[in-house]
Amino acid sequence: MSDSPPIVLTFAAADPTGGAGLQADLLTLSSMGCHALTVITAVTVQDTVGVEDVHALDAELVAAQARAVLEDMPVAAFKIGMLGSVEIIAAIAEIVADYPDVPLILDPVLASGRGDELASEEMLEAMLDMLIPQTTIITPNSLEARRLAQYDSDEELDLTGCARRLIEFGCEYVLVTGTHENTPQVVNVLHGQEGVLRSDAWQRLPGSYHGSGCTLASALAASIAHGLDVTEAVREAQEYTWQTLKAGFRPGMGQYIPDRLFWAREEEVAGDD
Ligand SMILES: Nc1ncnc2c1ncn2[C@@H]1O[C@H](COP(=O)(O)OP(=O)(O)OP(=O)(O)O)[C@@H](O)[C@H]1O
Ligand SMILES: Cc1ncc(CO)c(N)n1
Repeated sequence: MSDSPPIVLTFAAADPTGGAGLQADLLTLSSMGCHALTVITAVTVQDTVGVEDVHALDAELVAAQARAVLEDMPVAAFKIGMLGSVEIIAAIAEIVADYPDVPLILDPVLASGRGDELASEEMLEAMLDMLIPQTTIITPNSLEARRLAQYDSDEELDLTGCARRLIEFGCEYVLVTGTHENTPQVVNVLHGQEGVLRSDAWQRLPGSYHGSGCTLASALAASIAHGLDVTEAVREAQEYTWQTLKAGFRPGMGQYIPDRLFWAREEEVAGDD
């Protein structure tokens, strides 16, 4: 029998396209050599174009899934994606509080690629109050960073100011992604207590990708679960994500889907020669 790989528990919503949410997390974590515990928060009705409906589960059912596996297995990291309701946020906040030494990676899912709202104002406030203070690293895109940091405030902040504000709210690190900024390259910036820790520029790929944010945050959770420190994990996660996007495919009428198993297909091709 072989040793267990590092275990990551993801709280996420199901996406029937297989491109984002729980399915993205499971593929990414497995591809990066981790075992994923998958706690479902909500079921979505969506395709690669947009989200039609979201059905949040009862918070008690979400908590019961998590408690069952946490009593059975040790986890090396928590990853949180789409949450579904304020009650679910409160239930998850209570559970992760029992594991203060386990790193927590928070992907604040506020909207779909098309802009469909995936978190209400009340949920945003609950995330700020209950989850961000327990977060090791949060991975907002620039739009999410502005919405979270300027919540309930008239102040206009630049992205560095937004990251600083999120750190004031209690998380340790903030990785702001620059996909939605009007820049030739995609620039992602990691902020810590001392300021900017690293800034990485990536060739901007044509097209829009379904579940790129889920891939990045899961890859980060996997890298941290493997024992990398946060700055190295951020580099590793971006590299992996960019490769999955480069190998992405467009199976439907909307966004591309990142290929989290790009390396396996490369090996297949090499093996065919
Ligand atoms: N067109 C692109 N070219 C290069 N890198 C990209 C592109 N789109 C996304 N990325 C990379 O993917 C990662 C996650 O992207 P981003 O934060 O924009 O996701 P998101 O807006 O949360 O997406 P989603 O809602 O699909 O999960 C970042 O590392 C970013 O650099
Ligand atoms: C389930 C789910 N989680 C996250 C996102 C954000 O990409 C999505 N579209 N669907």
